Amino acid sequence: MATSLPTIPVLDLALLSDDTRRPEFIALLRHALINIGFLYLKNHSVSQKVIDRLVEYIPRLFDLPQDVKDKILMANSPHFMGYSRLASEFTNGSTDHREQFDFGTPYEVQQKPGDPDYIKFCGPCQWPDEDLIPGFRETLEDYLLQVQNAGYQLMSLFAEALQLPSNAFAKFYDLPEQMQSRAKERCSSPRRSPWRITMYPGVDDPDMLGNTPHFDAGFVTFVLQLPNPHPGLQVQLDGQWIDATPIPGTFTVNIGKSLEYVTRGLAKATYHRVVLPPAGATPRYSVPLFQGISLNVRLADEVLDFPPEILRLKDLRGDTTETNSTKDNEFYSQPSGNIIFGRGIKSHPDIAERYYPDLFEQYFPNGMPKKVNAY
Ligand SMILES: O=C(O)CCC(=O)C(=O)O
Ligand SMILES: [Fe+2]
Repeated sequence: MATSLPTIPVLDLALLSDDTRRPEFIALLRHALINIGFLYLKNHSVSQKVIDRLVEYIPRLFDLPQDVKDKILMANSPHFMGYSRLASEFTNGSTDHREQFDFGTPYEVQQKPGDPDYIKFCGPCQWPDEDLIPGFRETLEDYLLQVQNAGYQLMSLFAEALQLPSNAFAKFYDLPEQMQSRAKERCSSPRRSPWRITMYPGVDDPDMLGNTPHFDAGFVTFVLQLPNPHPGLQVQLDGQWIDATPIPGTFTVNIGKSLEYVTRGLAKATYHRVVLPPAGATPRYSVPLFQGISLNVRLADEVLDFPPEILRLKDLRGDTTETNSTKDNEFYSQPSGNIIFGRGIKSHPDIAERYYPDLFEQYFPNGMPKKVNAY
């Protein structure tokens, strides 16, 4: 039995242009998908120029005066878009020690009376004043479109790795036929790809966490990690916390619970957390993009079929770390919008209290939770 720690594989998309090496790529992708739940994506299609432009903006964004950031507070958005001050978001009931901006894809879905609450999860973003950070919005939107396209390409490769037709996941995105087609941003059915820019400051308490351990809820998350010499993102594998050290020129990609569910647990959602740099160190910055699926889709109706030899790979998985909720049919028989909207409500009780008082009472019967730290 192997005794070394599992590692997060680096998937080099350049191998796809060489037919003789494609099987090698697909085999490693299958391993990453089934056994690890995390991977680095190298030689992806997102332009390095756009990434460099974005990276340059990020410290400037957080360095904007506090009153400028407060003008676009998330607490003022029923759509959970905007700026969150340090330690104002909850994950699994604990506060996260990070400051963040949440943006989303351009939005055109019109809400109608009688729509379910989760439709309100879609809505316009709050942007900082263009004069104060010129070109930022355009750069981010450009970046987003490119990462979304890289996400569709990866989903079709996931399908191939699991011996599904390459467009098997397209229905979850309301995309026609080929996943490789351009992202249909202004789609008719509601979908939300929250896209977050985070800053994790240095602290002198080594037990304080930037992001409480959690699973992501969606299909796939693309994280752009800015280089930082200190540990940040950590992944739980074989019961141990493994550093997902930033690798320049790559995205760190991870699987969420919804993809795990529709693939009958084959794709593995992996527990992860963020630890903080030491006091006085440069903050850690990251840009996670949670690639959204249609809010109307009921995952329980859409579970995919696999050949038995593929399903068997799940049983051969060495890591028996709990991956919970793959059996949770009741949860997944709801529209996916309900699931992610519920997570939004739990993470942002202030928004719930202000805009969704009935849900606030339901989720927080004892009133506004006190800020608590996990460890
Ligand atoms: O900041 C990161 O690197 C990852 C954050 C994360 O896991 C999340 O926001 O879900
Ligand atoms: Fe996460």
